[in-house]
Amino acid sequence: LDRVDLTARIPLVLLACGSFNPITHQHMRLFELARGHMHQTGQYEVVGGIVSPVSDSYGKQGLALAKHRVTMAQLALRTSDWVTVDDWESQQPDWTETVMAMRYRESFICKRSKKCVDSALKYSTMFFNVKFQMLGKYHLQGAPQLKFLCGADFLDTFRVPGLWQNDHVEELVGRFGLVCISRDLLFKHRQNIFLVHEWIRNEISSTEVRRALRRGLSVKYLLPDSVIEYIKEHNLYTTDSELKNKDVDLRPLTKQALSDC
Ligand SMILES: Nc1ncnc2c1ncn2[C@@H]1O[C@H](COP(=O)(O)OP(=O)(O)OP(=O)(O)O)[C@@H](O)[C@H]1O
Ligand SMILES: O=C(O)c1ccc[n+]([C@@H]2O[C@H](COP(=O)([O-])O)[C@@H](O)[C@H]2O)c1
Repeated sequence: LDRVDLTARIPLVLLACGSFNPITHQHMRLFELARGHMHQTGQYEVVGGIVSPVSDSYGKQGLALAKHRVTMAQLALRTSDWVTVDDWESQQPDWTETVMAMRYRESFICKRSKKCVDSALKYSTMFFNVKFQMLGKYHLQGAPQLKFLCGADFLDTFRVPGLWQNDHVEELVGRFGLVCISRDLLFKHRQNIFLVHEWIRNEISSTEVRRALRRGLSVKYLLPDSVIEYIKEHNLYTTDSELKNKDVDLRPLTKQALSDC
């Protein structure tokens, strides 16, 4: 890092939306993989990472209350000095489109960056209220960019009929850009998608973690111990909790259907 000219780099914030039900080590790995990759491009300096758990009204089966999902993410990310949890999306009364969550964060960054444009340390601490890396000694140019971080399975959801609005996919991929942890991909906006090679395959899935918990199997080393303790303490994932939102349509589908009328 010392040998590269950091003044030429674009400061970057990565935002991941999802259920995080519960957060796993793999969710946290996505950020580490993405940061390493973006640094290697020589173009970007990742100054912050944000986990944005979806709101309760998303309607996904087995979705634990947002207050628990947010707390688990906070517990898990205590060990990260650059990724934090943003509960704004989770606190909205209705489900929020991902593009809206990105726009909200972007406007926040823009507003603050007008006041202070001199160092990555300030960006990190003052603009996003996120934890920061030890970047104070490096002076970066310009306001930070925001990109959407996701796993490859997330991209498959773009093809589910009625789930996403086309202009939202266009904006997310075309204007913001994706950092996608994937093995292969072909896409119209590939110049704006940073594909990060998953050099160690890790199939940890929150769904499988919940299934294991219902069966009384150990999930140690799949999640941080602090999250496992929290789940036990609040008895979060049971046969009953998995029935929550069963046969309920996802809010993006009903919302889209309404706007089509
Ligand atoms: N094992 C994994 N490998 C790569 N990316 C992942 C993995 N697990 C989750 N992700 C990514 O993490 C983000 C948040 O995931 P989210 O919590 O919404 O779903 P999930 O982990 O697939 O959970 P569930 O099993 O409950 O559907 C998404 O971008 C998803 O693609
Ligand atoms: O913005 C949209 O139109 C949209 C449509 C479907 C899903 N999403 C988001 O994608 C994420 C999917 O999470 P999950 O757990 O269902 O994989 C979650 O954050 C949703 O808000 C967003």
